Amino acid sequence: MEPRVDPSQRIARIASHLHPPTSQMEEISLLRRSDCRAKGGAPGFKVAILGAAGGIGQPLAMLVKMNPLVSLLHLYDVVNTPGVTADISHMNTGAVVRGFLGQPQLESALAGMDLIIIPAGVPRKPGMTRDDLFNINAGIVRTLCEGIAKCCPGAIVNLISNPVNSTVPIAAEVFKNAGTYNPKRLLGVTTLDVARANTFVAEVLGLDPREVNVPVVGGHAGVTILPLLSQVNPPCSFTPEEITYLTDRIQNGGTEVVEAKAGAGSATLSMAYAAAKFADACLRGMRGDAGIVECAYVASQVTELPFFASKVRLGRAGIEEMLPLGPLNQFERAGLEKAKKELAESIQKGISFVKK
Ligand SMILES: NC(=O)C1=CN([C@@H]2O[C@H](COP(=O)(O)OP(=O)(O)OC[C@H]3O[C@@H](n4cnc5c(N)ncnc54)[C@H](O)[C@@H]3O)[C@@H](O)[C@H]2O)C=CC1
Ligand SMILES: O=C([O-])CC(=O)C(=O)O
Repeated sequence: MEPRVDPSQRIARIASHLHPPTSQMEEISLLRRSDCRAKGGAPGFKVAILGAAGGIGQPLAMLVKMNPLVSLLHLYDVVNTPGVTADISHMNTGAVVRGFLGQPQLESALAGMDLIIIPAGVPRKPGMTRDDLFNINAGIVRTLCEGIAKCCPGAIVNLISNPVNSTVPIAAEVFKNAGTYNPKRLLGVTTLDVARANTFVAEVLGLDPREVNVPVVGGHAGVTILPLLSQVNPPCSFTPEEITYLTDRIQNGGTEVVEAKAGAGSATLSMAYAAAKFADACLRGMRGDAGIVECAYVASQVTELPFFASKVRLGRAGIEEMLPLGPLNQFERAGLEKAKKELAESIQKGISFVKK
């Protein structure tokens, strides 16, 4: 017969496992990960979400908690992470979840992470451009990237905070100043532009959106979002009216959501979906899977601009190859010139912010 245990002792024992001191928590999560390896399971990656209590952060945390490649998930924000962490931690999926609240806990949130996803910052309201967010979000991204340079300089960074066309150059400058910059590991997330393009094109063609693939290049704001409708897979053709309609809708998809939400923010659910998909692609690349190709806004030699969104092949170290743009038609070549003009200014604005 089992020895009788005082119920209050049993509860105390359970509570000490639920809220162990940090070092003990570290030990528990390490034990779980080595168990997993011993059984031949997938190696677990450590992922942190910065801005995890926000409109994107919360559903993104849920989706990343469901990713079997993740063994440890750190949720950092300046508000509300205890609640979000408690909530997400009750999902019976493999990843262990830990919450971190406020600047004093930033370094603990970042230490030892493999992948950092950043949706921290303010969203648009109707009438604003993404560039109108620069003044607040530039400083947030700089501070978070300084933390990354100090605590997990080898991590891959997925940057979501707008204006992405400027925040990625800001992150690059911060990492350069810290001597940790590796352009292969810094990726601006433009997956939502591809998701929208696939959805809208599929609607026009009467296809399943999961079977459509539209490359979207350039950047992540207005005319810098350049869908290459001449390269849609499966191959297809459009009337001039369809091209005008689709290009306009893809370039203004974010504004469509901002206006529909009427002051309550911008895309959060579709963005969380897109960010989770992109993070999964990065993790599969890091695991060594072959043939992982995604569009992303990265340091680039594809055009004369220092940053540009285009197809990249992902691998163990981040970006392994930058794919060429491929043949553009006349409409796309004209779009590219417009995109480059605006992008050049946004990139310079980001660089000057850190250099000033
Ligand atoms: N790349 C893309 O395709 C997209 C980018 N975005 C951008 O993502 C950002 C976040 O959007 P939402 O989640 O809707 O905004 P939100 O306001 O709902 O959430 C942002 C979160 O960031 C947190 N935060 C603020 N300062 C912080 C700091 N210093 N450190 C850590 N966390 C901090 C806030 O407390 C909040 O919880 C916005 O800049 C938005 O424009 C949004 C949709 C698509
Ligand atoms: O439009 C916005 O402000 C948010 C965003 O980047 C998008 O939905 O593509």
